Order: sequence, then structure tokens, then C-alpha cells
Amino acid sequence: MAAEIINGKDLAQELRMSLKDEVTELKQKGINPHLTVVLVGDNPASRSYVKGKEKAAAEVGISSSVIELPATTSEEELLDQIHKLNEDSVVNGILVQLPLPKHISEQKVIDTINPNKDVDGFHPINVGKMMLGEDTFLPCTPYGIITMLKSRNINIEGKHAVIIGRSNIVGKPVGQLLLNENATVTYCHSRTANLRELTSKADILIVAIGRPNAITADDIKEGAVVIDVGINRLETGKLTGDVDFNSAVEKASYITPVPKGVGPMTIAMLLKNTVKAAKGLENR
Ligand SMILES: Nc1nc(=O)c2c([nH]1)NC[C@@H]1CN(c3ccc(C(=O)N[C@@H](CCC(=O)O)C(=O)O)cc3)C=[N+]21
Repeated sequence: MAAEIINGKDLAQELRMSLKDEVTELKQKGINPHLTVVLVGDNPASRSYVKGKEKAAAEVGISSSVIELPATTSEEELLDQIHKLNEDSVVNGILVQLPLPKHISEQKVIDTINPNKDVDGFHPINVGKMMLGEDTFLPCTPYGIITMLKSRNINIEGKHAVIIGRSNIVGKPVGQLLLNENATVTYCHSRTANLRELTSKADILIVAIGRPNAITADDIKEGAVVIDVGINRLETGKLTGDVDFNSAVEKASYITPVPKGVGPMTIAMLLKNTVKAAKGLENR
């Protein structure tokens, strides 16, 4: 039987509608959520993501600004800019679009963002809190994935979750969040021996490899939940994930498509984190 497709675009739309109501209420209390995105260089993919973020923010009533800096910006100049945003009381959320030019240390930049404005959830303090299961900004893509699973009441507790990919922004944190939900978690990566042996045991398979069709029906267990985190732009201009959707959809119980899967959820969770950052002010 074919899998149920979890449409992230529709779910993100629902989330934005409820966030919009929340933002309306906050505004009545004089709280105006504001997101600032910093874009260094003119990578066309980054520019298009930033456009998507601005549009989504506007839709829920979150004001946003984009600071565009040339690719030649020095690390010191970027850190100065972040210090200014840290001190600017209008700014609730700061997102520095990754990747950054090679001469700038991404970790140094992330470490400089005020953890209370770190709506990406990348700051070491927030990563640590996530590990401890404390309330914090959860990284947007993993948070979106968990939200997609919960939207369908997919049971996580006691399930074997297999993650392919160990990046700091997707693989590692999504494994941690699934562990926090009492899954049994296996991390796989480019050096993993006998990958298929592991993927075929997964009740929940999270695929963040970065290569089209890297995972097919032959790699998955009958009835598995398959989450495709890949965003690959083909030469034709078409967007595709890491999973061979057409074969996997016949074997999985649930599957996320690309486009209209995890991507739009990532943006919705960014907005949710921005609202959370703005609400933090109430408690001061
Ligand atoms: N500091 C930082 N935070 C990020 O969250 C971050 C980042 N840097 N750098 C780049 C990646 C990538 N990313 C995406 C978000 C939404 C879609 C998305 O909405 N995709 C649509 C399609 C959009 C299109 O057609 O181009 C979809 O999958 O349906 C994709 C990719 C966030 N990122």
C-alpha cells in the first residue's frame, strides 16, 4: 500500500495561521516580533531562501529586515554587525544565513550571537540546553521534522530511528530530539559500513545526505516512516530530495516529499522561534 504523504507546505501554512493570531495578540501588548537576517555574499540559493523567509514573516505579521554584506566582508566586520544586533532592542531574532565565505569562521559567528536571539538554535548554549532537554530554541529543521511526525500522531517512543548525515544543523540535533522523545537512535554517515543493513532496520528514517536518489525502496523497511531532508537543485532547475520518492512511496507508511516537505517547515519553525524570542521580553 502506498504511503501517506506528509505535506510540509500545508502544515507550515496551518502553523503560520496560528502564529499570526499569536502575533496579533502580542502586538496588542506592545510586543512587535522582529527578525533580522544577515546575508553575506550573493549566493543565489541563499538569496532565494532569504526571500522565502521574508515573505513568510510578513504573512504572520513579523517584521523583518535583511542586512546584505559583500562577500569581501571581514570576519571582524561581521562580528561587529552581530554585536550591534545583539544590543538593538528592536531585534528579537538574528539569523546569519549559512554557508559563509571561507575566510569567516562560522562557529565564531554563531558563538557571537546572543543566545536569547539565536532563533536558529545553533549557539553552543542552546545546543547544550537541547541536549539536556531544557526549554530553548530548537534548530529549525529538526524541530520541523518532529512537528511533522507529531502532526500525524506517529509514535516515536521505543522506535528505531536511523539518521543518515551528521551535520551540526540537521543530523546531530534531529537524533538528539528523537532521543528526547525516547526513540532508539542510530547515526549513519559517509564512513558507515553496511549502510543498507542499518537503514533497512529503521522504523523512522531521516535522510540528510545531499545527493539525489541516494536512498531507494531497496534501502527501507516495509512500513517505515521516511523523512527526506535533501534539497538538491538539478541541472533542469527542478528541486529534488535525497530519496527516490517514486519507489519509496510504495513501501513506506509515511513519507515527506521534496519540494513541499521539510523545507517549508524549517521556515515555519524559524517564525515560531522568533515569536518565542519576542515573548521572552515579557518576563524581564
Ligand atoms: N542560518 C541558516 N538557517 C537556515 O535555516 C538555513 C541556512 N542558514 N542556510 C540554508 C538552509 C536551507 N534552508 C531552507 C529553508 C527552506 C527551504 C524551502 O522552503 N524549500 C522549498 C522550496 C523552495 C524553492 O523552490 O526554492 C521546499 O522544499 O518546498 C529550503 C531550504 C534553510 N537554511
